[in-house]
Amino acid sequence: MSDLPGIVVTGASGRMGQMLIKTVVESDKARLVGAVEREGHDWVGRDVGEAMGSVALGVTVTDEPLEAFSKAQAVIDFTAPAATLQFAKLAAQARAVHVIGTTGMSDEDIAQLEPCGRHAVIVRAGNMSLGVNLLTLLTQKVAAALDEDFDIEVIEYHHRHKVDAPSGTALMLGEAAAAGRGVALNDVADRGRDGITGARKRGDIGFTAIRGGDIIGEHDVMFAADGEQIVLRHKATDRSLFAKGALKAALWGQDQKPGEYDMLDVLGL
Ligand SMILES: NC(=O)C1=CN([C@@H]2O[C@H](COP(=O)(O)OP(=O)(O)OC[C@H]3O[C@@H](n4cnc5c(N)ncnc54)[C@H](O)[C@@H]3O)[C@@H](O)[C@H]2O)C=CC1
Ligand SMILES: O=C(O)C1=N[C@H](C(=O)O)C[C@H](O)C1
Repeated sequence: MSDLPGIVVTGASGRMGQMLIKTVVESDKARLVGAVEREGHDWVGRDVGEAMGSVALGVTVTDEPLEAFSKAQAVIDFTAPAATLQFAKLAAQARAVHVIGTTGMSDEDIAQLEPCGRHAVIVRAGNMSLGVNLLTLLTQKVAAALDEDFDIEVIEYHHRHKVDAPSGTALMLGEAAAAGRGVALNDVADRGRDGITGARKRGDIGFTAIRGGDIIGEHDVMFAADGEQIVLRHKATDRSLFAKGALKAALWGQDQKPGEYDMLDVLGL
């Protein structure tokens, strides 16, 4: 039995689930000890490597998360808000680090994580990449340096399968811009324009979501004034970026006290 931290991946058959399994299996710092899918999914009961169309990995996909979590040091979870809330309680019960990449969680959902963070480490971020987390700091800095003559617009581009908007990353960038301006995002966010909307309100932070094809994830933060525009951009070209960030968070979490953290904590930014 190896001493390497054991990792469970939830949403094993998903776009990110499969990328996470590959990343954990290829890592020499962790080992895959579990793969969870929802009840009734046709991967349940199968070897996860074979289900992915590759070699057997000796890990059977299960729909019993607590049993899997109790054998693990960390759970990496890129699924859906309702599932993530259930997993947070179970990870806390198992005292396993819970890395949450799931987006589309409401403020009420996020508040429900608080009691879980009293028992276990939670690392949650709408984007696990170094580039995006650095971009949040740049966005905050630029927003703080410019006044409201510069209209702030966040534009995000994703594949046709994405179910939530604005993306978790867009909201992180919006939060950073609002923090730079010293305002609360909820007071200034303009999240959907359609019809006779009236002129843009000074100080608003606008969001636009593009959905199409296989775009992995692109984000622009535009500062538009009369006569000039500044655009800060991040473009993801490979999902492994997010999986590597999530694994880094799972390993970092092993040495932390229970509580809620984000990727800025993990990356030391
Ligand atoms: N934070 C980050 O860096 C990133 C976050 N994401 C987010 O990760 C989430 C998943 O994205 P994708 O993999 O593209 O979606 P997907 O739809 O391909 O995969 C989601 C998986 O979760 C499974 N699932 C749903 N409910 C479940 C339950 N109760 N128990 C077990 N499994 C369950 C589904 O069966 C599916 O396999 C989304 O919220 C997305 O926005 C995606 C990429 C990067
Ligand atoms: O659903 C996705 O694919 C992605 N989701 C995250 C988000 O909502 O920002 C991160 C990344 O952009 C890919």
